Amino acid sequence: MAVIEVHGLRKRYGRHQAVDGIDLTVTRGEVFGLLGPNGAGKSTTVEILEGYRPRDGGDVRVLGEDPGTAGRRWRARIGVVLQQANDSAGLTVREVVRHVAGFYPAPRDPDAVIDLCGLSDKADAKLRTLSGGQRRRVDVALGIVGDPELLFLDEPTTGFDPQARRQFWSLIRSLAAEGTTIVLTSHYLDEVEALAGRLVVLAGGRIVAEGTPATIGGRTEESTVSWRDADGTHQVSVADPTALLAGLTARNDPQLTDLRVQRRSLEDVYLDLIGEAR
Ligand SMILES: Nc1ncnc2c1ncn2[C@@H]1O[C@H](COP(=O)(O)OP(=O)(O)OP(=O)(O)O)[C@@H](O)[C@H]1O
Repeated sequence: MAVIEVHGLRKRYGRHQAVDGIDLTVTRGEVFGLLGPNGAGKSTTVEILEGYRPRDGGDVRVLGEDPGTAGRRWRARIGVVLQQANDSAGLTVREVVRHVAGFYPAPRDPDAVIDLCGLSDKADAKLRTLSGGQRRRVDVALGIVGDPELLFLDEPTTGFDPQARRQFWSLIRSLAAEGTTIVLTSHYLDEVEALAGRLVVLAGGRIVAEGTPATIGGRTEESTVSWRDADGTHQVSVADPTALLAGLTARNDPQLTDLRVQRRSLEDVYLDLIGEAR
């Protein structure tokens, strides 16, 4: 079932066409990645889907409704983690999570959410005393406490330490396994690679590539095989490395070392894609 369906989405700010004809379909339980350089149109697109920004053109359906006209019951089915941190600095973590839970008809247990987000030790701490990464975890807690069917995460792990990022990734995976649909905007390519089942790359308000993290931009079309032997270091790019590998290992050359097969990294592919789009 399509949770998000977008056809021909357009948005202009004055003379600047920020979103220039986007088509998207996101199905239930998917983690869908949105990548693109600064100014690509990601936030504009996501804010239109969240119902926070009007569009100029195109058809948009989110959880079966038009976000431009949908009401409070629709909003309660959506969770949002925005880029900017919340500002209830004088409240404790528990107070703010409980408070926000009160806006939803069927929220998750606030203490369980605090625990899930790795904030149990800080439950009674005032927000102003938290570190940047801890504040960001509170944002995530507030985004999921309403038990949303659809969760928008805009650069969720900015400021997280590596361990907190891994904890967050497992939280996202478990939410997705429970059926929550997740739209993830991130500048961390490893994060998108680890979490997203599908992704699009936006540049200049258009989709320049679409696919899975493993195949996008022709990642699997070419591999680089490198090795070392008595003649020095070798590096060959091939479409299918199988025959070359078989040939190399059949040599039984004791001096053959450092044999490696590498696919292009998501970062290489991404930089090419946005470079071509400029
Ligand atoms: N309220 C606004 N008024 C005028 N121009 C805007 C407004 N919001 C965004 N823009 C412009 O629209 C373009 C797309 O912005 P948007 O915030 O959607 O990009 P983004 O992909 O989310 O970027 P980032 O990665 O920096 O968050 C940019 O050129 C931006 O300057």
